[in-house]
Amino acid sequence: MKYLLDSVAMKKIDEYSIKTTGIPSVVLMERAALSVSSFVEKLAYNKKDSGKKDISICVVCTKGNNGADGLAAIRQLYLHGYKTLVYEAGRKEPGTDEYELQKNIIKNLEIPFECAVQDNILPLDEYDFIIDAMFGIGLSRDVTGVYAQIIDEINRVSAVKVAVDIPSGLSAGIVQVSNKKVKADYTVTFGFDKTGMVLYPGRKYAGKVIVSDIGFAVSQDNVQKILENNPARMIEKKDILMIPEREADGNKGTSGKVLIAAGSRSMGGAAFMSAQSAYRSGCGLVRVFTHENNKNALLTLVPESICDTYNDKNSNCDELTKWCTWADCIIAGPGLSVSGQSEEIVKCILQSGSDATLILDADALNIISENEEYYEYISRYKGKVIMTPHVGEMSRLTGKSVGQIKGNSVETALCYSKEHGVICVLKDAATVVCDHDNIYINTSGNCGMATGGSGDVLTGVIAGMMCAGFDDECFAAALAVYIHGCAGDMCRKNQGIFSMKAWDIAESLSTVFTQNNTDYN
Ligand SMILES: NC(=O)C1=CN([C@@H]2O[C@H](COP(=O)(O)OP(=O)(O)OC[C@H]3O[C@@H](n4cnc5c(N)ncnc54)[C@H](O)[C@@H]3O)[C@@H](O)[C@H]2O)[C@@H](O)CC1
Ligand SMILES: Nc1ncnc2c1ncn2[C@@H]1O[C@H](COP(=O)(O)OP(=O)(O)O)[C@@H](O)[C@H]1O
Ligand SMILES: [K+]
Repeated sequence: MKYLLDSVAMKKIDEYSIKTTGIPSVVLMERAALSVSSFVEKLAYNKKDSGKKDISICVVCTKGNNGADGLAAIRQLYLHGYKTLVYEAGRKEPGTDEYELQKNIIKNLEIPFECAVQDNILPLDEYDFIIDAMFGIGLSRDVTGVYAQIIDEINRVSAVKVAVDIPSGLSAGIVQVSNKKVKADYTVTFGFDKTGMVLYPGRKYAGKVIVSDIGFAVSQDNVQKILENNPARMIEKKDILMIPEREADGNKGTSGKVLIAAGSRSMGGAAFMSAQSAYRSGCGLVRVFTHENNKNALLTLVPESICDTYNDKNSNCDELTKWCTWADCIIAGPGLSVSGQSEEIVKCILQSGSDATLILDADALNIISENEEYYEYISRYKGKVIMTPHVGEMSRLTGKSVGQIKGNSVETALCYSKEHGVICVLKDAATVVCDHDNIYINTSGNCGMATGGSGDVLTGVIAGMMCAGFDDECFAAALAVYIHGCAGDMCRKNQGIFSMKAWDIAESLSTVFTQNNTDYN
Protein backbone atom coordinates (compact mmCIF):
# COMPACT_ATOMS: atom_id res chain seq x y z
CA MET A 1 0.00 0.00 0.00
CA LYS A 2 1.27 3.42 -0.81
CA TYR A 3 -0.01 6.83 0.20
CA LEU A 4 -1.28 9.25 -2.40
CA LEU A 5 -0.80 12.87 -1.45
CA ASP A 6 -2.21 16.23 -2.50
CA SER A 7 -0.59 19.66 -2.36
CA VAL A 8 -1.65 20.38 1.24
CA ALA A 9 -0.08 17.13 2.43
CA MET A 10 3.05 17.68 0.33
CA LYS A 11 3.48 21.18 1.72
CA LYS A 12 3.30 19.78 5.26
CA ILE A 13 5.94 17.20 4.42
CA ASP A 14 8.11 19.87 2.81
CA GLU A 15 7.73 22.12 5.84
CA TYR A 16 8.35 19.31 8.30
CA SER A 17 11.52 18.31 6.46
CA ILE A 18 12.85 21.85 6.20
CA LYS A 19 11.65 23.59 9.38
CA THR A 20 11.28 20.79 11.91
CA THR A 21 14.14 18.51 10.97
CA GLY A 22 16.40 21.20 9.45
CA ILE A 23 17.14 19.70 6.03
CA PRO A 24 18.04 22.77 3.94
CA SER A 25 15.57 23.53 1.18
CA VAL A 26 18.35 23.76 -1.43
CA VAL A 27 19.50 20.24 -0.58
CA LEU A 28 16.03 18.86 -1.34
CA MET A 29 15.91 20.95 -4.47
CA GLU A 30 19.31 19.80 -5.71
CA ARG A 31 18.27 16.18 -5.24
CA ALA A 32 14.94 16.83 -6.95
CA ALA A 33 16.73 18.44 -9.88
CA LEU A 34 19.28 15.63 -10.05
CA SER A 35 16.52 13.04 -10.28
CA VAL A 36 15.05 14.95 -13.23
CA SER A 37 18.33 15.61 -15.02
CA SER A 38 19.59 12.05 -14.61
CA PHE A 39 16.28 10.72 -15.91
CA VAL A 40 16.46 12.99 -18.98
CA GLU A 41 20.07 11.87 -19.49
CA LYS A 42 18.97 8.25 -19.42
CA LEU A 43 16.43 9.01 -22.14
CA ALA A 44 19.02 11.01 -24.11
CA TYR A 45 21.52 8.14 -23.85
CA ASN A 46 19.08 5.98 -25.79
CA LYS A 47 19.31 8.44 -28.71
CA LYS A 48 22.67 6.84 -29.53
CA ASP A 49 22.99 8.47 -32.91
CA SER A 50 23.51 11.92 -31.36
CA GLY A 51 26.35 13.37 -29.33
CA LYS A 52 25.47 15.40 -26.23
CA LYS A 53 26.07 18.69 -28.06
CA ASP A 54 23.47 17.74 -30.68
CA ILE A 55 20.78 16.98 -28.12
CA SER A 56 18.79 20.08 -27.34
CA ILE A 57 16.86 20.47 -24.12
CA CYS A 58 14.61 23.35 -23.16
CA VAL A 59 13.30 23.94 -19.66
CA VAL A 60 10.11 25.99 -19.45
CA CYS A 61 9.63 27.62 -16.08
CA THR A 62 7.76 30.22 -14.10
CA LYS A 63 9.13 31.84 -10.97
CA GLY A 64 8.01 29.42 -8.25
CA ASN A 65 9.89 26.51 -6.73
CA ASN A 66 8.85 24.16 -9.52
CA GLY A 67 10.64 26.53 -11.87
CA ALA A 68 13.60 26.55 -9.47
CA ASP A 69 13.80 22.76 -9.71
CA GLY A 70 13.74 23.11 -13.47
CA LEU A 71 16.56 25.66 -13.45
CA ALA A 72 18.74 23.44 -11.29
CA ALA A 73 18.03 20.46 -13.57
CA ILE A 74 18.91 22.34 -16.77
CA ARG A 75 22.11 23.65 -15.15
CA GLN A 76 23.15 20.05 -14.41
CA LEU A 77 22.41 19.07 -18.01
CA TYR A 78 24.29 22.11 -19.35
CA LEU A 79 27.31 21.16 -17.26
CA HIS A 80 27.13 17.66 -18.75
CA GLY A 81 27.47 19.12 -22.23
CA TYR A 82 23.92 19.22 -23.60
CA LYS A 83 22.60 22.10 -25.69
CA THR A 84 20.23 23.89 -23.33
CA LEU A 85 17.82 26.79 -23.13
CA VAL A 86 15.89 28.32 -20.24
CA TYR A 87 12.51 29.70 -21.31
CA GLU A 88 11.02 31.80 -18.52
CA ALA A 89 7.45 33.00 -18.23
CA GLY A 90 6.21 35.18 -15.44
CA ARG A 91 5.59 38.64 -14.19
CA LYS A 92 8.36 41.24 -13.75
CA GLU A 93 8.52 40.76 -9.95
CA PRO A 94 11.23 38.50 -8.54
CA GLY A 95 10.48 34.82 -8.02
CA THR A 96 10.71 32.82 -4.81
CA ASP A 97 14.04 32.93 -2.94
CA GLU A 98 14.89 29.50 -4.30
CA TYR A 99 14.06 30.58 -7.84
CA GLU A 100 16.24 33.70 -7.64
CA LEU A 101 19.10 31.65 -6.19
CA GLN A 102 18.93 29.17 -9.06
CA LYS A 103 18.51 31.93 -11.64
CA ASN A 104 21.65 33.63 -10.35
CA ILE A 105 23.65 30.43 -10.97
CA ILE A 106 22.17 30.22 -14.49
CA LYS A 107 23.32 33.80 -15.14
CA ASN A 108 26.80 33.18 -13.74
CA LEU A 109 27.20 30.18 -16.05
CA GLU A 110 25.79 32.19 -18.98
CA ILE A 111 23.30 29.48 -19.88
CA PRO A 112 21.10 30.69 -22.80
CA PHE A 113 17.97 32.33 -21.40
CA GLU A 114 14.80 33.67 -23.06
CA CYS A 115 11.77 35.41 -21.58
CA ALA A 116 8.30 34.61 -22.88
CA VAL A 117 6.23 37.35 -24.42
CA GLN A 118 2.47 37.00 -24.67
CA ASP A 119 1.15 36.39 -28.21
CA ASN A 120 4.71 35.89 -29.43
CA ILE A 121 5.56 32.49 -28.04
CA LEU A 122 8.89 30.94 -28.96
CA PRO A 123 8.39 27.95 -31.27
CA LEU A 124 9.67 24.86 -29.48
CA ASP A 125 9.98 22.54 -32.52
CA GLU A 126 13.76 22.30 -32.43
CA TYR A 127 14.04 20.68 -29.01
CA ASP A 128 14.53 16.97 -28.43
CA PHE A 129 13.40 17.27 -24.83
CA ILE A 130 11.24 19.76 -22.99
CA ILE A 131 11.40 19.89 -19.23
CA ASP A 132 8.10 21.20 -17.96
CA ALA A 133 8.73 23.25 -14.81
CA MET A 134 6.02 25.91 -15.03
CA PHE A 135 3.72 24.87 -12.22
CA GLY A 136 4.16 22.16 -9.64
CA ILE A 137 1.94 21.41 -6.71
CA GLY A 138 1.59 25.19 -6.14
CA LEU A 139 -1.01 25.48 -8.92
CA SER A 140 -3.99 27.28 -7.46
CA ARG A 141 -6.20 28.42 -10.35
CA ASP A 142 -7.04 28.05 -14.01
CA VAL A 143 -4.08 28.57 -16.34
CA THR A 144 -4.65 31.46 -18.75
CA GLY A 145 -2.77 34.07 -20.82
CA VAL A 146 0.87 33.54 -21.73
CA TYR A 147 1.05 30.39 -19.58
CA ALA A 148 -1.82 28.82 -21.50
CA GLN A 149 -0.17 29.74 -24.80
CA ILE A 150 3.07 28.08 -23.76
CA ILE A 151 1.23 24.93 -22.67
CA ASP A 152 -0.42 24.77 -26.10
CA GLU A 153 3.00 25.11 -27.71
CA ILE A 154 4.51 22.37 -25.52
CA ASN A 155 1.61 20.06 -26.40
CA ARG A 156 1.91 20.90 -30.11
CA VAL A 157 5.54 19.90 -30.64
CA SER A 158 6.92 16.38 -30.86
CA ALA A 159 9.71 16.71 -28.27
CA VAL A 160 9.82 14.19 -25.42
CA LYS A 161 8.20 15.98 -22.49
CA VAL A 162 9.36 15.38 -18.94
CA ALA A 163 7.29 17.07 -16.24
CA VAL A 164 8.89 18.15 -12.99
CA ASP A 165 6.86 16.86 -10.03
CA ILE A 166 3.51 17.09 -11.89
CA PRO A 167 2.50 18.20 -15.40
CA SER A 168 1.88 21.95 -15.36
CA GLY A 169 -1.80 22.74 -15.04
CA LEU A 170 -2.63 19.48 -13.29
CA SER A 171 -3.71 19.65 -9.64
CA ALA A 172 -2.22 17.20 -7.16
CA GLY A 173 -5.50 16.72 -5.30
CA ILE A 174 -8.91 15.19 -5.99
CA VAL A 175 -10.36 18.14 -7.91
CA GLN A 176 -8.89 19.81 -11.00
CA VAL A 177 -8.77 23.62 -11.10
CA SER A 178 -7.46 24.15 -14.64
CA ASN A 179 -8.56 23.02 -18.08
CA LYS A 180 -5.14 23.67 -19.60
CA LYS A 181 -2.56 20.99 -18.87
CA VAL A 182 0.76 19.80 -20.23
CA LYS A 183 0.52 16.31 -21.68
CA ALA A 184 3.75 14.76 -20.47
CA ASP A 185 5.45 11.59 -21.65
CA TYR A 186 7.07 11.18 -18.24
CA THR A 187 6.67 12.79 -14.86
CA VAL A 188 9.41 12.66 -12.25
CA THR A 189 7.51 13.26 -9.03
CA PHE A 190 9.04 13.88 -5.64
CA GLY A 191 8.68 11.73 -2.55
CA PHE A 192 5.16 10.37 -3.02
CA ASP A 193 2.62 9.55 -5.72
CA LYS A 194 0.11 12.36 -6.13
CA THR A 195 -3.65 11.74 -6.02
CA GLY A 196 -4.28 13.93 -9.08
CA MET A 197 -1.97 11.80 -11.23
CA VAL A 198 -3.71 8.55 -10.29
CA LEU A 199 -7.25 9.78 -10.88
CA TYR A 200 -8.48 10.56 -14.38
CA PRO A 201 -8.04 12.82 -16.27
CA GLY A 202 -4.67 13.41 -14.56
CA ARG A 203 -3.44 9.88 -15.24
CA LYS A 204 -3.64 10.56 -18.98
CA TYR A 205 -1.55 13.73 -18.67
CA ALA A 206 1.19 12.39 -16.41
CA GLY A 207 2.53 9.71 -18.78
CA LYS A 208 4.84 7.26 -17.07
CA VAL A 209 5.37 8.35 -13.47
CA ILE A 210 8.69 7.95 -11.72
CA VAL A 211 8.58 8.53 -7.95
CA SER A 212 11.90 9.87 -6.79
CA ASP A 213 13.16 9.88 -3.21
CA ILE A 214 14.64 13.35 -2.78
CA GLY A 215 15.33 13.00 0.94
CA PHE A 216 12.16 14.26 2.60
CA ALA A 217 12.32 13.46 6.31
CA VAL A 218 9.02 11.59 6.03
CA SER A 219 8.61 8.06 4.72
CA GLN A 220 5.61 5.91 3.77
CA ASP A 221 5.74 4.50 7.34
CA ASN A 222 5.45 7.78 9.22
CA VAL A 223 3.43 9.92 6.82
CA GLN A 224 0.28 9.51 8.86
CA LYS A 225 1.91 11.01 11.95
CA ILE A 226 2.56 14.26 10.08
CA LEU A 227 -0.87 14.62 8.49
CA GLU A 228 -4.18 15.22 10.24
CA ASN A 229 -6.46 13.45 7.78
CA ASN A 230 -6.13 9.95 6.43
CA PRO A 231 -4.67 10.33 2.95
CA ALA A 232 -5.85 8.17 0.07
CA ARG A 233 -3.89 5.00 -0.64
CA MET A 234 -3.24 2.72 -3.56
CA ILE A 235 -2.87 -1.06 -3.39
CA GLU A 236 0.34 -2.56 -4.79
CA LYS A 237 1.12 -6.00 -6.16
CA LYS A 238 2.87 -7.10 -2.98
CA ASP A 239 -0.33 -6.49 -0.97
CA ILE A 240 -1.76 -9.64 -2.57
CA LEU A 241 0.57 -11.49 -0.21
CA MET A 242 -1.50 -10.24 2.71
CA ILE A 243 -4.26 -12.71 1.83
CA PRO A 244 -4.36 -15.00 4.86
CA GLU A 245 -3.12 -18.53 4.25
CA ARG A 246 -5.76 -21.18 3.73
CA GLU A 247 -6.17 -23.53 6.67
CA ALA A 248 -4.38 -26.80 5.89
CA ASP A 249 -7.14 -28.72 7.64
CA GLY A 250 -9.95 -26.55 6.28
CA ASN A 251 -12.93 -27.82 4.33
CA LYS A 252 -15.28 -26.31 1.77
CA GLY A 253 -17.52 -25.04 4.54
CA THR A 254 -14.70 -23.15 6.22
CA SER A 255 -13.31 -21.47 3.08
CA GLY A 256 -16.35 -19.29 2.61
CA LYS A 257 -19.96 -19.91 1.66
CA VAL A 258 -21.30 -17.49 -0.90
CA LEU A 259 -24.88 -16.92 -1.96
CA ILE A 260 -25.36 -15.17 -5.29
CA ALA A 261 -28.85 -13.82 -6.00
CA ALA A 262 -28.48 -12.98 -9.67
CA GLY A 263 -29.92 -13.59 -13.11
CA SER A 264 -33.46 -13.21 -14.33
CA ARG A 265 -35.68 -14.84 -16.97
CA SER A 266 -33.68 -13.45 -19.91
CA MET A 267 -30.35 -12.57 -18.25
CA GLY A 268 -28.33 -15.48 -16.97
CA GLY A 269 -24.76 -14.51 -17.86
CA ALA A 270 -24.17 -12.23 -14.91
CA ALA A 271 -24.91 -15.04 -12.45
CA PHE A 272 -22.46 -17.42 -14.20
CA MET A 273 -19.73 -14.80 -14.25
CA SER A 274 -20.13 -13.99 -10.54
CA ALA A 275 -20.16 -17.67 -9.62
CA GLN A 276 -17.12 -18.52 -11.71
CA SER A 277 -15.05 -15.66 -10.31
CA ALA A 278 -16.12 -16.36 -6.73
CA TYR A 279 -14.79 -19.92 -7.08
CA ARG A 280 -11.64 -18.63 -8.81
CA SER A 281 -11.14 -16.26 -5.85
CA GLY A 282 -11.03 -18.94 -3.21
CA CYS A 283 -14.65 -19.37 -2.07
CA GLY A 284 -15.45 -22.85 -0.76
CA LEU A 285 -19.11 -23.12 -1.77
CA VAL A 286 -21.06 -21.01 -4.21
CA ARG A 287 -24.83 -21.21 -4.19
CA VAL A 288 -26.65 -19.36 -6.95
CA PHE A 289 -30.24 -18.25 -6.49
CA THR A 290 -31.52 -17.52 -9.98
CA HIS A 291 -34.49 -17.80 -12.35
CA GLU A 292 -35.26 -21.41 -13.24
CA ASN A 293 -34.47 -20.70 -16.91
CA ASN A 294 -30.78 -20.33 -16.01
CA LYS A 295 -30.33 -23.56 -14.08
CA ASN A 296 -29.14 -25.84 -16.89
CA ALA A 297 -26.70 -23.33 -18.30
CA LEU A 298 -25.33 -22.54 -14.83
CA LEU A 299 -24.71 -26.18 -13.99
CA THR A 300 -23.03 -26.67 -17.37
CA LEU A 301 -20.80 -23.60 -17.18
CA VAL A 302 -20.01 -23.69 -13.46
CA PRO A 303 -20.75 -27.28 -12.42
CA GLU A 304 -19.19 -26.69 -8.99
CA SER A 305 -22.04 -24.36 -8.06
CA ILE A 306 -25.24 -25.24 -6.25
CA CYS A 307 -28.42 -23.89 -7.78
CA ASP A 308 -31.70 -22.76 -6.22
CA THR A 309 -34.35 -21.18 -8.34
CA TYR A 310 -37.36 -18.93 -8.43
CA ASN A 311 -39.87 -18.70 -11.25
CA ASP A 312 -42.34 -16.16 -12.58
CA LYS A 313 -45.04 -17.34 -10.18
CA ASN A 314 -43.01 -17.95 -7.04
CA SER A 315 -40.11 -15.84 -5.72
CA ASN A 316 -39.21 -18.63 -3.32
CA CYS A 317 -38.39 -16.17 -0.53
CA ASP A 318 -38.62 -18.75 2.27
CA GLU A 319 -35.78 -20.75 0.71
CA LEU A 320 -33.86 -17.55 0.00
CA THR A 321 -34.08 -16.43 3.64
CA LYS A 322 -32.70 -19.79 4.74
CA TRP A 323 -29.72 -19.53 2.38
CA CYS A 324 -29.01 -15.95 3.47
CA THR A 325 -28.37 -17.12 7.02
CA TRP A 326 -26.29 -20.05 5.68
CA ALA A 327 -23.96 -17.71 3.75
CA ASP A 328 -20.80 -15.91 4.89
CA CYS A 329 -21.16 -13.49 2.00
CA ILE A 330 -24.09 -12.58 -0.25
CA ILE A 331 -23.99 -11.00 -3.69
CA ALA A 332 -27.29 -9.46 -4.81
CA GLY A 333 -28.15 -7.84 -8.08
CA PRO A 334 -26.14 -8.91 -11.16
CA GLY A 335 -28.60 -9.46 -14.01
CA LEU A 336 -31.53 -9.61 -11.59
CA SER A 337 -33.52 -7.10 -13.67
CA VAL A 338 -35.78 -4.43 -12.22
CA SER A 339 -39.23 -5.83 -11.55
CA GLY A 340 -41.63 -6.29 -8.71
CA GLN A 341 -40.23 -9.77 -8.24
CA SER A 342 -36.59 -8.69 -8.09
CA GLU A 343 -37.58 -5.96 -5.60
CA GLU A 344 -39.11 -8.69 -3.46
CA ILE A 345 -35.88 -10.72 -3.67
CA VAL A 346 -33.61 -7.81 -2.68
CA LYS A 347 -35.95 -6.85 0.18
CA CYS A 348 -36.03 -10.46 1.36
CA ILE A 349 -32.21 -10.54 1.51
CA LEU A 350 -32.00 -7.24 3.39
CA GLN A 351 -34.61 -8.44 5.89
CA SER A 352 -33.33 -12.00 6.20
CA GLY A 353 -31.66 -11.44 9.56
CA SER A 354 -28.36 -12.66 8.10
CA ASP A 355 -25.09 -11.15 9.26
CA ALA A 356 -23.20 -12.13 6.11
CA THR A 357 -21.32 -9.39 4.28
CA LEU A 358 -23.70 -8.19 1.60
CA ILE A 359 -22.50 -6.97 -1.81
CA LEU A 360 -25.18 -4.93 -3.60
CA ASP A 361 -24.50 -4.55 -7.32
CA ALA A 362 -26.20 -3.70 -10.61
CA ASP A 363 -30.00 -4.15 -10.45
CA ALA A 364 -30.01 -4.21 -6.65
CA LEU A 365 -28.61 -0.67 -6.89
CA ASN A 366 -31.18 0.32 -9.50
CA ILE A 367 -33.94 -0.95 -7.23
CA ILE A 368 -32.55 1.05 -4.30
CA SER A 369 -32.33 4.22 -6.38
CA GLU A 370 -36.06 3.89 -7.14
CA ASN A 371 -37.12 3.01 -3.60
CA GLU A 372 -35.85 5.23 -0.76
CA GLU A 373 -37.18 2.86 1.91
CA TYR A 374 -34.45 0.35 1.01
CA TYR A 375 -31.95 2.62 2.79
CA GLU A 376 -33.90 1.94 5.96
CA TYR A 377 -33.50 -1.82 5.38
CA ILE A 378 -29.79 -1.31 4.68
CA SER A 379 -29.31 0.59 7.93
CA ARG A 380 -30.95 -2.26 9.84
CA TYR A 381 -29.06 -5.04 8.05
CA LYS A 382 -26.80 -6.83 10.58
CA GLY A 383 -23.76 -7.49 8.40
CA LYS A 384 -21.42 -5.14 6.51
CA VAL A 385 -22.86 -3.75 3.28
CA ILE A 386 -20.71 -3.11 0.21
CA MET A 387 -22.27 -1.19 -2.68
CA THR A 388 -20.56 -1.37 -6.07
CA PRO A 389 -22.10 1.22 -8.42
CA HIS A 390 -20.49 2.24 -11.69
CA VAL A 391 -20.72 5.95 -12.45
CA GLY A 392 -24.12 5.61 -14.18
CA GLU A 393 -25.58 3.71 -11.23
CA MET A 394 -24.08 6.25 -8.82
CA SER A 395 -25.78 8.97 -10.82
CA ARG A 396 -29.13 7.23 -10.35
CA LEU A 397 -28.42 6.67 -6.64
CA THR A 398 -27.44 10.26 -5.87
CA GLY A 399 -29.18 12.36 -8.51
CA LYS A 400 -25.79 13.86 -9.45
CA SER A 401 -24.84 14.03 -13.11
CA VAL A 402 -22.22 11.67 -14.54
CA GLY A 403 -19.98 14.72 -15.16
CA GLN A 404 -20.25 15.82 -11.52
CA ILE A 405 -19.38 12.34 -10.30
CA LYS A 406 -16.44 11.90 -12.65
CA GLY A 407 -15.13 15.34 -11.71
CA ASN A 408 -15.13 14.45 -8.02
CA SER A 409 -15.26 10.70 -7.66
CA VAL A 410 -13.46 10.53 -4.31
CA GLU A 411 -15.72 13.03 -2.58
CA THR A 412 -18.83 11.42 -4.11
CA ALA A 413 -17.88 7.93 -2.93
CA LEU A 414 -16.83 9.17 0.49
CA CYS A 415 -20.04 11.16 1.10
CA TYR A 416 -22.18 8.25 -0.07
CA SER A 417 -20.33 5.82 2.13
CA LYS A 418 -20.61 8.06 5.20
CA GLU A 419 -24.27 8.89 4.61
CA HIS A 420 -25.38 5.29 4.32
CA GLY A 421 -22.79 3.54 6.51
CA VAL A 422 -21.64 1.27 3.67
CA ILE A 423 -18.37 0.48 1.93
CA CYS A 424 -18.65 2.17 -1.44
CA VAL A 425 -16.87 0.81 -4.51
CA LEU A 426 -17.36 3.49 -7.17
CA LYS A 427 -16.35 1.71 -10.38
CA ASP A 428 -14.62 3.58 -13.15
CA ALA A 429 -11.26 3.58 -14.92
CA ALA A 430 -9.80 4.58 -11.53
CA THR A 431 -12.16 2.86 -9.10
CA VAL A 432 -12.52 4.46 -5.67
CA VAL A 433 -13.12 2.25 -2.63
CA CYS A 434 -13.93 3.87 0.69
CA ASP A 435 -15.61 3.64 4.05
CA HIS A 436 -15.96 6.43 6.62
CA ASP A 437 -12.20 6.77 7.14
CA ASN A 438 -10.31 4.95 4.40
CA ILE A 439 -9.93 5.87 0.75
CA TYR A 440 -8.30 3.66 -1.88
CA ILE A 441 -7.83 4.60 -5.52
CA ASN A 442 -7.22 1.70 -7.88
CA THR A 443 -4.37 1.74 -10.38
CA SER A 444 -4.63 -1.69 -12.04
CA GLY A 445 -6.79 -2.57 -15.04
CA ASN A 446 -7.26 -1.12 -18.49
CA CYS A 447 -9.91 0.03 -20.95
CA GLY A 448 -10.29 -3.50 -22.35
CA MET A 449 -12.29 -4.09 -19.16
CA ALA A 450 -14.94 -1.68 -20.43
CA THR A 451 -16.91 -4.68 -21.67
CA GLY A 452 -20.16 -6.28 -20.52
CA GLY A 453 -19.83 -8.51 -17.50
CA SER A 454 -16.56 -7.15 -16.04
CA GLY A 455 -18.47 -5.80 -13.07
CA ASP A 456 -20.14 -9.17 -12.46
CA VAL A 457 -16.70 -10.75 -12.29
CA LEU A 458 -15.68 -8.12 -9.74
CA THR A 459 -18.51 -9.09 -7.39
CA GLY A 460 -17.14 -12.63 -7.28
CA VAL A 461 -13.63 -11.43 -6.48
CA ILE A 462 -14.95 -9.18 -3.72
CA ALA A 463 -16.84 -12.16 -2.29
CA GLY A 464 -13.61 -14.17 -2.42
CA MET A 465 -11.73 -11.53 -0.45
CA MET A 466 -14.60 -11.26 2.05
CA CYS A 467 -14.25 -14.98 2.70
CA ALA A 468 -10.45 -14.89 2.90
CA GLY A 469 -10.34 -13.89 6.56
CA PHE A 470 -9.40 -10.20 6.55
CA ASP A 471 -10.46 -8.11 9.56
CA ASP A 472 -10.62 -4.94 7.49
CA GLU A 473 -13.38 -5.31 4.88
CA CYS A 474 -12.63 -1.99 3.21
CA PHE A 475 -9.04 -3.04 2.56
CA ALA A 476 -10.24 -6.46 1.38
CA ALA A 477 -12.64 -4.81 -1.09
CA ALA A 478 -9.87 -2.52 -2.37
CA LEU A 479 -7.58 -5.53 -2.76
CA ALA A 480 -10.30 -7.34 -4.73
CA VAL A 481 -10.64 -4.36 -7.06
CA TYR A 482 -6.88 -4.36 -7.55
CA ILE A 483 -6.77 -8.13 -8.25
CA HIS A 484 -9.67 -7.81 -10.71
CA GLY A 485 -7.69 -5.09 -12.53
CA CYS A 486 -4.57 -7.29 -12.58
CA ALA A 487 -6.64 -10.08 -14.16
CA GLY A 488 -7.78 -7.53 -16.73
CA ASP A 489 -4.14 -6.59 -17.38
CA MET A 490 -3.34 -10.26 -17.86
CA CYS A 491 -6.14 -10.47 -20.46
CA ARG A 492 -4.77 -7.44 -22.25
CA LYS A 493 -1.53 -9.38 -22.67
CA ASN A 494 -3.16 -12.66 -23.71
CA GLN A 495 -6.39 -11.81 -25.55
CA GLY A 496 -5.66 -8.17 -26.41
CA ILE A 497 -7.52 -5.05 -25.49
CA PHE A 498 -10.17 -5.44 -28.22
CA SER A 499 -10.90 -9.14 -27.89
CA MET A 500 -10.76 -9.70 -24.15
CA LYS A 501 -14.09 -10.37 -22.50
CA ALA A 502 -15.38 -10.73 -18.99
CA TRP A 503 -15.14 -14.52 -18.89
CA ASP A 504 -11.43 -14.18 -19.78
CA ILE A 505 -11.01 -11.88 -16.78
CA ALA A 506 -12.54 -14.51 -14.49
CA GLU A 507 -10.29 -17.16 -16.07
CA SER A 508 -7.18 -15.02 -15.58
CA LEU A 509 -7.71 -14.69 -11.85
CA SER A 510 -5.87 -17.93 -11.14
CA THR A 511 -2.75 -16.57 -12.88
CA VAL A 512 -2.88 -13.41 -10.78
CA PHE A 513 -3.05 -15.43 -7.57
CA THR A 514 -0.38 -17.98 -8.59
CA GLN A 515 1.99 -15.55 -10.30
CA ASN A 516 2.04 -13.55 -7.17
CA ASN A 517 3.06 -16.61 -5.20
CA THR A 518 6.02 -17.37 -7.45
CA ASP A 519 7.02 -13.71 -7.47
CA TYR A 520 7.09 -13.22 -3.76
CA ASN A 521 7.28 -16.56 -1.98
N1 LIG B 1 12.35 22.79 -0.69
C1 LIG B 1 11.63 23.16 -1.69
O1 LIG B 1 11.35 24.32 -1.80
C2 LIG B 1 11.19 22.14 -2.62
C3 LIG B 1 10.32 22.48 -3.64
N2 LIG B 1 9.94 21.62 -4.54
C4 LIG B 1 9.23 22.10 -5.75
O2 LIG B 1 8.37 23.16 -5.44
C5 LIG B 1 7.14 23.01 -6.12
C6 LIG B 1 6.11 23.85 -5.47
O3 LIG B 1 6.55 25.18 -5.59
P1 LIG B 1 5.68 26.46 -5.28
O4 LIG B 1 4.88 26.22 -4.08
O5 LIG B 1 6.62 27.59 -5.30
O6 LIG B 1 4.68 26.58 -6.49
P2 LIG B 1 4.83 26.25 -8.03
O7 LIG B 1 6.21 26.46 -8.48
O8 LIG B 1 4.24 24.93 -8.24
O9 LIG B 1 3.90 27.37 -8.66
C7 LIG B 1 4.45 28.65 -9.00
C8 LIG B 1 3.66 29.82 -8.59
O10 LIG B 1 2.62 29.97 -9.51
C9 LIG B 1 1.54 30.65 -8.97
N3 LIG B 1 0.37 30.11 -9.65
C10 LIG B 1 -0.41 29.09 -9.26
N4 LIG B 1 -1.36 28.83 -10.17
C11 LIG B 1 -1.15 29.72 -11.18
C12 LIG B 1 -1.79 29.95 -12.42
N5 LIG B 1 -2.82 29.20 -12.81
N6 LIG B 1 -1.34 30.94 -13.21
C13 LIG B 1 -0.29 31.68 -12.84
N7 LIG B 1 0.37 31.51 -11.68
C14 LIG B 1 -0.06 30.54 -10.85
C15 LIG B 1 1.56 30.32 -7.50
O11 LIG B 1 1.20 31.46 -6.79
C16 LIG B 1 3.02 29.84 -7.23
O12 LIG B 1 3.70 30.79 -6.47
C17 LIG B 1 6.96 21.53 -6.15
O13 LIG B 1 6.06 21.08 -7.13
C18 LIG B 1 8.37 21.06 -6.42
O14 LIG B 1 8.64 21.08 -7.80
C19 LIG B 1 10.68 20.36 -4.60
O15 LIG B 1 11.87 20.66 -5.18
C20 LIG B 1 10.94 19.83 -3.24
C21 LIG B 1 11.73 20.79 -2.45
N1 LIG C 1 -10.99 2.05 -18.75
C1 LIG C 1 -10.97 1.21 -17.70
N2 LIG C 1 -9.84 1.04 -16.99
C2 LIG C 1 -9.84 0.20 -15.93
N3 LIG C 1 -10.91 -0.51 -15.50
C3 LIG C 1 -12.05 -0.37 -16.17
C4 LIG C 1 -12.15 0.48 -17.30
N4 LIG C 1 -13.43 0.41 -17.75
C5 LIG C 1 -14.09 -0.45 -16.95
N5 LIG C 1 -13.27 -0.92 -15.99
C6 LIG C 1 -13.65 -1.83 -14.90
O1 LIG C 1 -14.52 -2.83 -15.39
C7 LIG C 1 -15.64 -3.04 -14.50
C8 LIG C 1 -16.94 -2.69 -15.23
O2 LIG C 1 -18.01 -2.89 -14.37
P1 LIG C 1 -19.52 -2.58 -14.77
O3 LIG C 1 -19.61 -1.23 -15.39
O4 LIG C 1 -20.36 -2.89 -13.60
O5 LIG C 1 -19.75 -3.66 -15.94
P2 LIG C 1 -20.90 -4.71 -16.15
O6 LIG C 1 -22.17 -4.11 -15.60
O7 LIG C 1 -21.00 -4.89 -17.64
O8 LIG C 1 -20.53 -5.95 -15.46
C9 LIG C 1 -15.37 -2.16 -13.29
O9 LIG C 1 -14.72 -2.91 -12.30
C10 LIG C 1 -14.46 -1.07 -13.84
O10 LIG C 1 -13.64 -0.50 -12.86
K1 LIG D 1 5.61 20.90 -13.76
